[in-house]
Amino acid sequence: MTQQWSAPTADGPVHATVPVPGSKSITNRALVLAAIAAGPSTLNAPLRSRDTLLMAAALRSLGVGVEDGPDGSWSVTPAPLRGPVDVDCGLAGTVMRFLPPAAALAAGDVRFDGDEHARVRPMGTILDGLRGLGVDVEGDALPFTLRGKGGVPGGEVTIDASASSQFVSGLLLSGARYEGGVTVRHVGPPVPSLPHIEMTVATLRAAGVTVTVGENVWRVEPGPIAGRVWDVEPDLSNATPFLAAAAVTGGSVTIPGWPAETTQPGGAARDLFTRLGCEVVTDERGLTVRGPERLTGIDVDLRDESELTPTVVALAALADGPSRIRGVAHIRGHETDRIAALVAEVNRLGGAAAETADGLTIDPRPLRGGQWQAYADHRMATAGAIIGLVVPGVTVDDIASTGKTIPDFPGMWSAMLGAR
Ligand SMILES: O=C(O)C1=C[C@@H](OP(=O)(O)O)[C@@H](O)[C@H](O)C1
Ligand SMILES: C=C(OP(=O)(O)O)C(=O)O
Repeated sequence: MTQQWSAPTADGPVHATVPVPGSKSITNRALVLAAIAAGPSTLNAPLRSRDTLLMAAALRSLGVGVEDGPDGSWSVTPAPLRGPVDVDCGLAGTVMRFLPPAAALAAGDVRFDGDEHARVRPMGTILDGLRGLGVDVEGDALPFTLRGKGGVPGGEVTIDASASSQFVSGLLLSGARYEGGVTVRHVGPPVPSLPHIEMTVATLRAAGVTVTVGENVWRVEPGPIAGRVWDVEPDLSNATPFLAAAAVTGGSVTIPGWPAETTQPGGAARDLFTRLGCEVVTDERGLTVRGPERLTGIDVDLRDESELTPTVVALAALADGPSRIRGVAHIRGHETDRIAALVAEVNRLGGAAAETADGLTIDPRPLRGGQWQAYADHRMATAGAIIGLVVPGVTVDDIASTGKTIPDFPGMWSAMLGAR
């Protein structure tokens, strides 16, 4: 169901403190590890949005206990996984790539499907990887079926993970439960979103798993995964549209609880907002961005933090100088072809954006109101909201798509604007 949304225009500089919900990436890693751990786990401050609710629902249907705590926590009680089960992945890369390697441990069939847009997201690499580890898989994209035998031999696989780091993360996350563990070797153009693989390695190590990392090769030793308490950090990528509100209006926005150290690629926001001309300060209140009089353009390689591309493009479209985003060819396989979508939507509002082989260019032009299409993509929708703050008359065709990773984006956005 889509929902037309008139993006509110800011009537002055936005000044607000905006607590953001938990990290999608950390929540879904912790859920998978907790489900196949040797003992119970608790997730404190997990994200509860479409992507993580789908993961929790899928694990429950496989036999795992995932219970709501009174404080918003999740208590996870592992159990032997069993089919037959139907899993709805929605549009979540973390469900369609992280769950099959775990579900391969199940006794019985597990059938995966998802949204229309999910059916065109790249899956063949990880499904071939699973075949190479001894898993019986029918299909090469959603929908597909795993014929689970209650265990996985494991071993070594060579894959081309240039289309998504999630292929590597997915295989590593469950590898400790495979008889021979898992070794994943990457051969091909550079793997994108490397901080997300570092997050996977750090998460596994925190659960007592032995992981060794070499040049384009990762090894997970077989052994038990410890149950534990996971404290989920705020989602720093989802913080960026709110920080952008300060950047485009010359205001100041603070995100409380910004971690001093993180493997989230959103940690790069500090550097990116500085390069766009903002002042960025971290103190006991959190991370604060103060917007300048005029934003400067940016020439940047976003391969490592590619999920920030829609926010950066929204900012670049409002900047004084030209911008170029490089290193993100693979985001054509994200929730939508984000390069094509961003170029089309910026240009629809009168901008001057153009596709390149691995990203896009944006030249400064005054923008006008009009419809911004989200293509069912949460980050396309939030990019439209950013532009709408300073360009009157922007409507976003599917604001509900933000529910993928933010439970109430429109409410948070109005609260931020009301906080002046
Ligand atoms: O592992 C993860 O949690 C993610 C990895 C990245 O995927 P890609 O490597 O496909 O970019 C990122 O863009 C996505 O939002 C989340
Ligand atoms: C690429 C993204 O999501 P997914 O986890 O579905 O790949 C994203 O959130 O920007």
